Amino acid sequence: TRTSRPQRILKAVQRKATVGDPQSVITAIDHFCRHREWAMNVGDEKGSILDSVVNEVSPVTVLELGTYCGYSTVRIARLLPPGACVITLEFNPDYAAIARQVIKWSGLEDKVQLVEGASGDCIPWMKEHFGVQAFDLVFLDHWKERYLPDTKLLEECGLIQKGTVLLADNVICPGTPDYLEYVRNSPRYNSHYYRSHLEYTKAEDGLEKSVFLGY
Ligand SMILES: C[C@H](C[C@H]1O[C@@H](n2cnc3c(N)ncnc32)[C@H](O)[C@@H]1O)NC(=O)c1cc(-c2ccc(F)cc2)cc(O)c1O
Ligand SMILES: [Mg+2]
Repeated sequence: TRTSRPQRILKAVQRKATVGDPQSVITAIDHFCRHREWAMNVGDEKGSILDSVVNEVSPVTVLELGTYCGYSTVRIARLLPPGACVITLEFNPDYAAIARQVIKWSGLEDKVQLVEGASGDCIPWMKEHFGVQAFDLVFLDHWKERYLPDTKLLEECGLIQKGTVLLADNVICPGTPDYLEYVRNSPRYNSHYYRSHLEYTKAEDGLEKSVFLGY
């Protein structure tokens, strides 16, 4: 096919969503992915759980790992008060280009910093480049085998402090067994599993919320 799936998702947003209306962008992507083509957005069911955790934490600085088309970036940013922001990392330049346009269409570009690069390379520069002290919320949604090494990297860089909340997508499907084992057995995390379904399907999946308790 001439266009890519992310390009078709962007087209659906431009056709169906209203500029400056984040909810209409979310609705347009969910409708497209449920009725036209499946895509790996967190989706509406797990997205509602994401919303409730964002509202509960009311974070000032959020880190998202794995932007894809920007669907969860928009979900998070639309709930942030003035002055709060989400830094989102995406290493695929084609996906990043689509995500920028989706975020712009939603009118939330002032609350979003999209960084093109691999998490392992960008995380060590977070403090220096973005003046981040520590993240209040981290949404893990990138390569599933990077969840654990990047969590350890965030700890080592002092970007996770007492009270920081980690929220991980796909802990069942595709699955992140080593990460789950770590956060569930570590005395420094308080973990809770939110049972749900793989986006737009009936397959089981869920989100794991882990609160860092400090050293
Ligand atoms: C990994 C992807 C999400 C994005 O993450 C970026 N990325 C990667 N590694 C890095 C990095 N190290 N740094 C920055 N960005 C990074 C990438 O380019 C994708 O755009 N997500 C998934 O693969 C994913 C897959 C499924 C899934 C489930 C059942 C199936 F049968 C098939 C697929 C569901 C989901 O909910 C996902 O989230
Ligand atoms: Mg995911």
